[in-house]
Amino acid sequence: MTIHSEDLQMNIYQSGDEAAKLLPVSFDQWENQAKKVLAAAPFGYVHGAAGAGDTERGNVEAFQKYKIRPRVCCDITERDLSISLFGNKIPFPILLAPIGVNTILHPDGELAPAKASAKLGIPYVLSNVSSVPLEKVAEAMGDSVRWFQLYPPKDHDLTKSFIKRAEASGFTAIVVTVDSTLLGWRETDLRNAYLPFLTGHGMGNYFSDPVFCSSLKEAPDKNIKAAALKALEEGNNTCFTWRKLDFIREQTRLPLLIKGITHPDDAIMALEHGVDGIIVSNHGGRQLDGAVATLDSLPSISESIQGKIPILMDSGIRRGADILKAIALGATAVLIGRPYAYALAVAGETGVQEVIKHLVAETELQLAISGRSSIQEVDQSLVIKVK
Ligand SMILES: Cc1cc2nc3c(=O)[nH]c(=O)nc-3n(C[C@H](O)[C@H](O)[C@H](O)COP(=O)(O)O)c2cc1C
Ligand SMILES: CCCCCCC(=O)C(=O)O
Repeated sequence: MTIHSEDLQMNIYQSGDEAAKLLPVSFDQWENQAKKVLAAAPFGYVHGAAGAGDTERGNVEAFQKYKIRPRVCCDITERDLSISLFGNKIPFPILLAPIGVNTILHPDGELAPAKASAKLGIPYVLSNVSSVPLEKVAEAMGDSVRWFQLYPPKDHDLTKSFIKRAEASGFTAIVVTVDSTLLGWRETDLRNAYLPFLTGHGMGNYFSDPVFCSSLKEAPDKNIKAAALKALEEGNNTCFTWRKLDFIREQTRLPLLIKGITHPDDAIMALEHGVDGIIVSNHGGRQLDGAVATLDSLPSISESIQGKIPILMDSGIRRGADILKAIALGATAVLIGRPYAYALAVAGETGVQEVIKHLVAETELQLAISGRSSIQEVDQSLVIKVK
């Protein structure tokens, strides 16, 4: 999809009295509207963070330490935001992050962001804990680029089964999330006594898996809670080590990415263990409280990887300026999390498309006004650290 940022901007300016009826423009507006349409517990599940919320706040605040230093008198008539990732040309340096349990947000569940990303031409990273099974998501996406995120199960046969199913359904990369072998201390969810998996949300891939189902005493629909507890037990893989990552590496020839890296030494370990890409992430501050912001982690990780494999980044991206700062500090692309989750709750597939279109338009205008015509021209010289 081509997004004409100035046309998009002009259409909104010219909407006159209709403007109030349009979908939100800013992240804050999407968040406020999601709060209105969702019940307190599902809203709290998305909005919440671990502990005191230090990591989540820090992710967002970190962007203020860097300021864009524009160049002027550059020809910015033509602009190009496209990047190349694992052999695919992607129109914008944006992916949809894996976000599970989408049926708590919208009845279409993961089908809505999957279709939106297919229309936009950006990769969709489907969560292991999606409510809709991966085969159905693949069917809705045609040939569009999709990656599968894995919470590495304890059971090796279940691991193999998830990977084989993803390969058979046309997913073109596997993302192993390593920051969540235990669920963080999430006070909002604890106060609401809310864990959506226990009522079957987010269980699409487990409840449809032959290996998983054969490990149960009775079919998942006979005892949803027991089956969900078993799935969570598989995910609570507290003995997951680099050796287990090797096992996953041996199971697939697809590009393998590791998600949840914030330490440069772990980035080097991941490279040595054969990953093809690193996702610098702290899970949007939902796991470890008081942790380093991902933007602050990027420079040292970029330094240690030396361009050998792509580095992607998420956590705290809310605006076009954030995207440019992340790219300036070493990211090839960013993943968007909560912004699209809120948009999904407010307006389903249309909402997801809209929030991404606005982010793209803002990024493109920011790029141009800072004196660059291509995302390839963005490097450290774009920003200065001010505090
Ligand atoms: C409601 C919710 C569910 C999530 N589920 C997953 C998941 O299933 N797998 C995963 O790797 N990350 C998951 N994440 C983390 C996101 O992939 C991403 O790292 C994070 O949302 C980025 O931070 P941001 O929300 O501040 O943009 C989830 C995040 C949220 C908000
Ligand atoms: C063991 C799987 C827990 C997944 C929790 C989903 C998620 O990533 C999040 O809520 O954050």
